[in-house]
Amino acid sequence: MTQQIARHGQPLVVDEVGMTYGSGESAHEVLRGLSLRVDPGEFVCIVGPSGAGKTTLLRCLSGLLRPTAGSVRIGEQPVTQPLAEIAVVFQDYRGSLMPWMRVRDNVAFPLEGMGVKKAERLERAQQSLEAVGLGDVGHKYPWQLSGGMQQRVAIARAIAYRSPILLMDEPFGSVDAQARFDLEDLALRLRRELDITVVVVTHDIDEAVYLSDRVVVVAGTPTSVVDDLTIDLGPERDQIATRALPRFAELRSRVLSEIRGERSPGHPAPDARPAPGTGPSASAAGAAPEGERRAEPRERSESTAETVHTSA
Ligand SMILES: Nc1ncnc2c1ncn2[C@@H]1O[C@H](COP(=O)(O)OP(=O)(O)OP(=O)(O)O)[C@@H](O)[C@H]1O
Repeated sequence: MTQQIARHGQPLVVDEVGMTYGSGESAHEVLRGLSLRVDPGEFVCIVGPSGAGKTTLLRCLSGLLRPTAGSVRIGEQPVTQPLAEIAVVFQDYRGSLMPWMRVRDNVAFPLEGMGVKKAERLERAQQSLEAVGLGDVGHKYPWQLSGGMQQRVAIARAIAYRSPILLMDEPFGSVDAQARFDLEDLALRLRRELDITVVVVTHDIDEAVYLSDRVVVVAGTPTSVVDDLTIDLGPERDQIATRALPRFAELRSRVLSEIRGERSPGHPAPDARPAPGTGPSASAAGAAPEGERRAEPRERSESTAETVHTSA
């Protein structure tokens, strides 16, 4: 790894965020009173039922969407538009890579808009591709690569910004199981080697527990934080050994039952860590009424991973 990123040193703070799409009779309140904090260098996954508003939240975190209530900040700096401090990776690499551009140019191109000179753009692109294990494919086109490799290119493009915060929305959902495991381990390695803060939105509970220092569970109607759970599995993770730990099973069961509404947010488990700003009112807002947002756990076809799908 040749690239090193200075840690930003400021937390990402989500303070009582609310988001309502539309207005009047067609208003749809998706998020209400949602608060959380991600400290520099943390790896945090946000999990919740399908349709709960995870992508909406991530778009608010990235500055792509202005919340209708509350605020998002890096330290004291409001995030009201996309910032150089925050890079984003979306799920659909097919839609985000430009097929007519070589891989190297796909990674380098966005840096042009940041005023980075050509020689440095190409150097950063090569470094970033090396960081994701694709140092020798810069001359190829995206469509000449596998799905997993294309998503690595999307990650390389994000880290080429050298942003201290990396946000990823269901980043590994479009690839097969083996590629997914490899990408998960890549994300862990990048966090460690680049010393960045990583926030991943996923509906895959096993993935969240495997990757995270903390799992933030969001649920309810409207959606809020129902748990902020420290993942005490140690800094080193291994796809086989970590997932076989009894503690791993305990943590995934807890998250699953919270998403399914089986654990009342008003009665958290003893080791629950309340999110900043999530007082009793926020918890009440996050309570999933019986029968609502009831998730249907679905087996990941190639593994025993628990995924959650439900209609909003
Ligand atoms: N631009 C928009 N305008 C109106 N409603 C929207 C818009 N974007 C999302 N929604 C609605 O907000 C709700 C939350 O959507 P969102 O995509 O954020 O959820 P999600 O948890 O990411 O879902 P999934 O897990 O299925 O990807 C849904 O009911 C969706 O229809």
